[in-house]
Amino acid sequence: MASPGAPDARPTIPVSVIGGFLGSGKTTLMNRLLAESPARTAVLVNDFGEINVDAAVLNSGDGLTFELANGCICCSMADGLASAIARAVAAGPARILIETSGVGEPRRVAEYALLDPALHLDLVVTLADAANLPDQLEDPLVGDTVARQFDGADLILLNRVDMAGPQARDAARAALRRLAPGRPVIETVRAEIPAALLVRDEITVFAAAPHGHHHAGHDRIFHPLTLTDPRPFDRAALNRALGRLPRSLLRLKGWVQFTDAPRPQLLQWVQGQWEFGPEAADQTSATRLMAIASAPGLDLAALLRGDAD
Ligand SMILES: Nc1nc2c(ncn2[C@@H]2O[C@H](COP(=O)(O)OP(=O)(O)OP(=O)(O)O)[C@@H](O)[C@H]2O)c(=O)[nH]1
Repeated sequence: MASPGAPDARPTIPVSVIGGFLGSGKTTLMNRLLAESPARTAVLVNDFGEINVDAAVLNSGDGLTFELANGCICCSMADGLASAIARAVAAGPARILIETSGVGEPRRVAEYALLDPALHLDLVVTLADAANLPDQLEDPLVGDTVARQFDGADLILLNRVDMAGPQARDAARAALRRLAPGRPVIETVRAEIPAALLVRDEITVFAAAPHGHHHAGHDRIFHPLTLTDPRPFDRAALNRALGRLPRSLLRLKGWVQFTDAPRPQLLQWVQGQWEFGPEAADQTSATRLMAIASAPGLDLAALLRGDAD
């Protein structure tokens, strides 16, 4: 029983940070955790671009989603993170999940988050795309950013293993052994993992020192693009265009208005593989897409319209 006048020793709120490169499955994991967790979970999401697709795709349900749009929370959005955390804490959640942008450094985000004395760190989880990790690491532009995302991760999910052939999978496993020696790696499809495993006590946690200096200048390497267009797309023509997008396009997502559907449909494109999801919940009948490229000057409209016009 608490004695009257005892100091206020309120328990701190556990925070977990979910990171990983563009399209690796972060939002998929967040949705899995939200679906399985009975606790009141506050969710902070950060998209690198003007359209925060992830906030719309997350099924947090109870209004505890806090968006951090248009930046990278590990660098330029540090102030935005502090104020979003303060708003989340004020809502009195049982825990907080932070999804970093696909170019963010999860351990660094965790360090910023822990500046708030109301929080304690639960886990830093980094997802890797089994089909694309080796190529991403070898890419002279993005490789360094991808490698740094494993710094200080408590747990790594090697996701999208269904999309990776045996060779790619082996190469991804070898890369993770090199980048994060001794760290637990779980191989997953659609980030399917029991939520109980994502609690600190359940796994062996290795404290890894992050790299000495921060890789500044994401804004020079990653170029966000948006396309808002009221003209509907022909489905077959768009599918053809999606199949021949350049390698420098790293990620494309948002809603596409087709000629044969009343409402725009969710498009998720990750390095040459894509799928369509549910229709948009709002009434806007226009295409709204955001993309990230590792080369400047791409014309998203021209790439997607291609032979359609
Ligand atoms: N085939 C396959 N698709 C997956 C898997 N995991 C996620 N996806 C799909 O890949 C796409 C990207 O997944 P997201 O969870 O949005 O990835 P993300 O890391 O949040 O992406 P960004 O936030 O844009 O960086 C979506 O269409 C997912 O449904 C997987 O293991 N296998």
